[in-house]
Amino acid sequence: MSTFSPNGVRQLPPIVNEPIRSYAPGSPERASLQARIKAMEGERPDIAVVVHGEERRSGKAVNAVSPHKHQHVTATWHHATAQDVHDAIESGKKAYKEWSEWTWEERAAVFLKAADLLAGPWRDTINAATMLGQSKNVFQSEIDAACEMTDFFRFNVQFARELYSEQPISGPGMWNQSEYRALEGFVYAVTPFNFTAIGGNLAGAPALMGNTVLWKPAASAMLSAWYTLQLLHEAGLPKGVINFLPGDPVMISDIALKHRDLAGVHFTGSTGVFNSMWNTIGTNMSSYRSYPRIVGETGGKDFMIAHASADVQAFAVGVVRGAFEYQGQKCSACSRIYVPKSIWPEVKARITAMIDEIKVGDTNDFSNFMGAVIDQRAFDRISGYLADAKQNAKVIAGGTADGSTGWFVKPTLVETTDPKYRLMCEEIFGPIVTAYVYDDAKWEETLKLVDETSPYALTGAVFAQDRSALKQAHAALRHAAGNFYINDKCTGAVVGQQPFGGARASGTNDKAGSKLNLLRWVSARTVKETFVPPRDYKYPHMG
Ligand SMILES: NC(=O)c1ccc[n+]([C@@H]2O[C@H](COP(=O)([O-])OP(=O)(O)OC[C@H]3O[C@@H](n4cnc5c(N)ncnc54)[C@H](O)[C@@H]3O)[C@@H](O)[C@H]2O)c1
Ligand SMILES: N[C@@H](CCC=O)C(=O)O
Repeated sequence: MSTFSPNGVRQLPPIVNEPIRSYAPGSPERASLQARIKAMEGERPDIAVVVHGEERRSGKAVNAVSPHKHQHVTATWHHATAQDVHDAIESGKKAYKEWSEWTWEERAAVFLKAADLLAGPWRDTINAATMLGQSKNVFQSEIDAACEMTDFFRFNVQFARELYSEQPISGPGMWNQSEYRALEGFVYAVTPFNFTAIGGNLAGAPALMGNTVLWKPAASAMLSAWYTLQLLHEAGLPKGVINFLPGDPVMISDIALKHRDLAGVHFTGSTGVFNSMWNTIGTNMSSYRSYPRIVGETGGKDFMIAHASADVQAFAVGVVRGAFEYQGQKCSACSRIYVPKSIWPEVKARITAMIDEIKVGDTNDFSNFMGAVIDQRAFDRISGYLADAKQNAKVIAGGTADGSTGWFVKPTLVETTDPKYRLMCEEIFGPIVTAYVYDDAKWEETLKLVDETSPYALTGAVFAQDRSALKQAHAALRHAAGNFYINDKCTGAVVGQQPFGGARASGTNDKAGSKLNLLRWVSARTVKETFVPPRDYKYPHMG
């Protein structure tokens, strides 16, 4: 039961975006992080399944490695058993009784504390885990693991407060109230490898709203997920609120998705996996206690289009950052570009010059712009696209890959004359961007092409100085992207500033880091109290 007085609506401490540290040569934060990376390189945590606070090690263990140095083992982790999954569901049920009845301020305090721990004493650890385990360079790790996760924890508290304060009007003689209850049952959070912050948010957001969560982390982000869980426990998250289930996604999902108490799915990952989860839920529809809330943010084939009036240098820089940062492994990564003939030679020359300069390598070397792609499977898939481009299109720059010490792929620019070429349509999730050059006079036709080329609708950008061209793009691409950028790259959404998510095959567009997302994790109860109830059944018209 509540330990705080339920009286009064509390003000929150100021909620602002966590400032990004520079890690410039000579800075204290750089020295501190480098020391932590060095120490963690010598550690090898034995990552457990965690059920009701109890660490369980099945013995079926797998090594996690550094993508940029794949001989280097960063951790071992144990597979959950079917019994662990069943026990986790029971544990969640037990924890729910108290947790869902804590006041929102009590739950909020856990996440605000987690945010302050992450921004402070835990920052180096979570950054080092993300750099070593997911091959992010220091800046990419800082904006994700440190800042974005801190922002999710803080801003979600602010959004929850706004949501709880939304109340209906009351007529004379009555009081109407909305009570935002946690869902009945558990939420199943399945998280991707590419953003440490998404792991924390997919498990954390439903928990903040009073739910209990089964968290199935991605195999290739196990190290950062493990430390995120430790951080939340240090912040005071009670046992069983988030149970941690590394392991076989098919086995775990089979149990979780078919369970009567499945109250929701919070997923981020590929479209195919999300579709298969939705199908499983659909075929089990009659067995659930309530209709499960299904939230999934999925793939993208993100575009950048330049108008003839575009600032060429700004566009070229936007493409290079948008396409190659974190090795193109952002769902928002720029993957297809549309450039008018008149400026293509200049755009091509500038992008090529930047590609030639980009350093790819170990993330311990802070001068590298790119690390390695996540694993052998990704390396093979991306290499397949490179081979296809060499045969069926023109590789302008980059085009090579070397998996001998780390899974390194050079940033690559491809040019095609076929706007429906597969590299213009399919999500690659690697550092390849394909250009289609259009006739300057065909601006409107090209906007239509952008809209119709891929099944996804996640992010997109238009570059133009001409206002009417921007206006046309804004209208023609209304449904082509859930996050639309004007004269900016198509990546880098910030919590509280650009709520994130797309529609069509890119997901349910419930906007991570916004009130819309939190709304999915509550079930509202309306309570009407009548102060002086009628004592006669007849109405005045009856005479
Ligand atoms: N829209 C967004 O906000 C967003 C953000 C990040 C990543 N993504 C997308 O995520 C993908 C890359 O991440 P990924 O490689 O980790 O994706 P993925 O789909 O391979 O894996 C995501 C999660 O699903 C689990 N999984 C895999 N197979 C499963 C199955 N059959 N049943 C249930 N769970 C299963 C994985 O273990 C992992 O935890 C890309 O498609 C990217 O666009 C989207
Ligand atoms: N929110 C991130 C992308 C997350 C998906 O991978 C961005 O806007 O770049």
